[in-house]
Amino acid sequence: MYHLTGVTKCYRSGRQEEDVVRALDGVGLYVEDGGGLAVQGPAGAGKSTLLRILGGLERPTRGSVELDGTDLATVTECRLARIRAESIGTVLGEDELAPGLTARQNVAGALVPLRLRPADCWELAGEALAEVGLSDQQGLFPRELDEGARRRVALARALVKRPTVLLADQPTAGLDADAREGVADLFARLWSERRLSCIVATEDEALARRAPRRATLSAGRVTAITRCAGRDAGGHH
Ligand SMILES: Nc1ncnc2c1ncn2[C@@H]1O[C@H](COP(=O)(O)OP(=O)(O)OP(=O)(O)O)[C@@H](O)[C@H]1O
Repeated sequence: MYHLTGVTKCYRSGRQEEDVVRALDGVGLYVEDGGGLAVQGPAGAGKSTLLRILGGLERPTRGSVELDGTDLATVTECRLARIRAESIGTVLGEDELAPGLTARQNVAGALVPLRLRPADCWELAGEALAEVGLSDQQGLFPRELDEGARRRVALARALVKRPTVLLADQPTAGLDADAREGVADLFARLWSERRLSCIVATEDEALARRAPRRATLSAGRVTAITRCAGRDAGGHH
């Protein structure tokens, strides 16, 4: 699945050439097929940057980001766009639901780049919404859903294309306790039953605890990787 070596990402932080912030600093990481990961660390540690790089939305300044043998750091833009469309589901908070479309229309719309038959898109959207527990709300518009349900629609939109990996940035942030638990339950199911490789950046301990493995980031470096005890991690590394 993912194999990262020496991933460094620098951003310009001021006007001068030498004003740079090193958001990631030599990150090495291995995530096997079906292996889930919670990425933890304080604000500014580099979690969101790491997810954008894993998602092929940004390229590292240095290092390689292999996804199933293809280095996302160096593939052509065209190939990268295809990998993103087919294999990587993301909920990175950058794209809101379309307010004028129902939940099911929002989810079906995510399949447009894959050029499936409209009837198949509609069918798959219904299945994805069932998977996130929203079958009975699929005809509602985003404003008619509560925040927890909107987050789950966004997850359904990322899951509908059956990606090989799902990346989510702070999926429970700002939710009330019930909604947080609903989203955490969903990830627990994706991790342990579906064996989907979900990589989640989170400061939510209750969510992180349910991941098969956790990585701690601090100032752009991975400082610890731990296997979560207790839960059904199924021998995954
Ligand atoms: N596009 C950018 N331009 C300049 N600096 C950036 C950019 N994106 C991130 N940074 C900087 O890189 C560092 C890591 O940011 P990042 O958002 O990845 O951390 P984070 O762990 O996700 O934190 P948070 O939880 O606050 O989002 C921070 O110092 C941030 O200011």
